[in-house]
Amino acid sequence: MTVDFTDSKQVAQAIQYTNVNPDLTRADLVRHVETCVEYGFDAAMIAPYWVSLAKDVLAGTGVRVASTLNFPMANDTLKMRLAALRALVAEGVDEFDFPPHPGLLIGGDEELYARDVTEIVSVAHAEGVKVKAMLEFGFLDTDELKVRATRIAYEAGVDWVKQSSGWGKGGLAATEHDVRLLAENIEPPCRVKVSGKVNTLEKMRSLFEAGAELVGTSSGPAIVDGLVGDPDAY
Ligand SMILES: O=C[C@H](O)COP(=O)(O)O
Repeated sequence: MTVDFTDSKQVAQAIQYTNVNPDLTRADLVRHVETCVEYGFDAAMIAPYWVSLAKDVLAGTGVRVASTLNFPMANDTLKMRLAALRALVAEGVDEFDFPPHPGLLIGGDEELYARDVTEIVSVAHAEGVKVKAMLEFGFLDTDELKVRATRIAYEAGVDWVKQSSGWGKGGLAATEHDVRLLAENIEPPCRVKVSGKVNTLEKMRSLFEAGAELVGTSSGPAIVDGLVGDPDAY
């Protein structure tokens, strides 16, 4: 998707407005999803706990509900993750972001790494739900590892690759380099989502020029309003 950055509606459509903080209250959650409707964001990205409530509040608005699986760490077993995925689907989620296990890739257990991603994609797609792989580049020391993570996720059929959740080790701020690396190692229909301290329209634009087509950010309204979001929001 090419975004016209002078058109605030198009900018909003490329934003998944995120708040996955554990201290979010019911009132905060409702305010968050109502803000998504007000701005016309692509999705409200929220914790699994709130998916069902968000679905109710967003019914008929066209704003989708996105959530997370095994977030922010990737330490659950595959069985645990698949059970959680089915539960998330039962709550009504439209799509979710999950981290493949970086330690498997770093330690050379590439087959296990790929198997987990493939299984998760296959169950999600059978349920009609889109999948984004958060590759947590902060844990991967070399571009070679980052490329392998990207290629494996792409070959497993994920809908989106993303360089970081914005929470993992060292992966807090999105860079054009990492976005370009993702974009160069996938083909449509797989696309690039970016996350991590994307808190101004200018930052978003430069990351989209590098190849991103969607952003997960806690600064959605600030970006659209032309303000500077809080760099320490999380
Ligand atoms: O979308 C994922 C992150 O939690 C975004 O947080 P941030 O925009 O405050 O870096």
